[in-house]
Amino acid sequence: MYTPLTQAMEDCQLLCEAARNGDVEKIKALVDKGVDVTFFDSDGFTPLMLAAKFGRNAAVKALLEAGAPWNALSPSNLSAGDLAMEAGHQEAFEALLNTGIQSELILGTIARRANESTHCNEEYLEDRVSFSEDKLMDSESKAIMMAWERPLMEAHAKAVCSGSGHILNIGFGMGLVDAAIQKYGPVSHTIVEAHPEVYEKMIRCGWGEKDNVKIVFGRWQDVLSQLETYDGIFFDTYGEYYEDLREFHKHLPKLLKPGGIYSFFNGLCGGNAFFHVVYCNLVSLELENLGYSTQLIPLPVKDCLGEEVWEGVRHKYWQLDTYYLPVCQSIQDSE
Ligand SMILES: C[S@@+](CC[C@H](N)C(=O)[O-])C[C@H]1O[C@@H](n2cnc3c(N)ncnc32)[C@H](O)[C@@H]1O
Repeated sequence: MYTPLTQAMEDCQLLCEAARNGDVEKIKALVDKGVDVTFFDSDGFTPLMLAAKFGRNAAVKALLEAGAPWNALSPSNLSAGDLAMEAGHQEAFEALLNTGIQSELILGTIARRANESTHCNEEYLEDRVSFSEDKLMDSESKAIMMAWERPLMEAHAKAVCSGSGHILNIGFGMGLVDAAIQKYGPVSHTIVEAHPEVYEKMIRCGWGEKDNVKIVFGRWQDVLSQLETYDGIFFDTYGEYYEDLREFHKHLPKLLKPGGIYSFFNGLCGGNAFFHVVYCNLVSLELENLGYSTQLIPLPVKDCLGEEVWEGVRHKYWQLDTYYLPVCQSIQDSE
């Protein structure tokens, strides 16, 4: 029996075919008819993914204009942007990137207006953590910090200590970045840590006895009045969201000295290459609006990240081959 459902399915298949062939007229006609642009074909691809994969630039734009979701994922966790990026279709990639940035900007604004961003990582801070040689875990076996990040932390320390002087680090974790910062002999080294067990471990390990170290126990949000101004600042917390990072950035003008360097752990959307690019662009744009330039330094991480690294870890928070280390400074200073 031929039902309206069969007709709808056929129309969706036609939309996928038109997207794959870059037939913009057909796409527009089907969209005008009300065909579902969010449809997934039997391989798990949306029309937008097919247009992106085959470099059908005009079709990508027409589908985006029709409201096709830029962030839908295929069964192998690839978005339309990943498919365009992998195949080297620059124009399609840029259209998808712009849509991604715009939509995340708008989403952020809506969330802030609705006051949904007033969450806090209270649950994590009240929960137990466990320490081992190569990782620090929360009670749900999610990794808070892992030893494979050591080279990244050393690179972050090098960046924020380039002018030595007074250094601030938010989030101690395994102390990897702090150990690296100490090697640069800063005049002062302030560490903000909010988890009681991590704080106790810092004390047990003698961090409180170092001449140039000042430990501030508490959430950075709650201890801002105890902070001064710094030549280098590094930010790497856990259980927080992009909104918290964004909130911290608003305090940079008060915390960072003229000529100072700021950096943060850039784990934004570390499970998907295209989403990561979207967020690298978004954070750079938002920092620029605050008066800071961002340089993203590529560091290969593939070699230090074998599958065995993730054994016993519930969430693989980083799956990309390259880490982009942000180095931010006041635009006035960099001119
Ligand atoms: C990813 S670890 C930091 C790792 C560190 N960069 C290193 O080199 O080992 C995050 C740390 O931030 C702490 N933290 C989480 N939320 C915080 C907050 N709001 N203020 C200060 N510290 C926080 C966590 O308890 C944890 O120790």
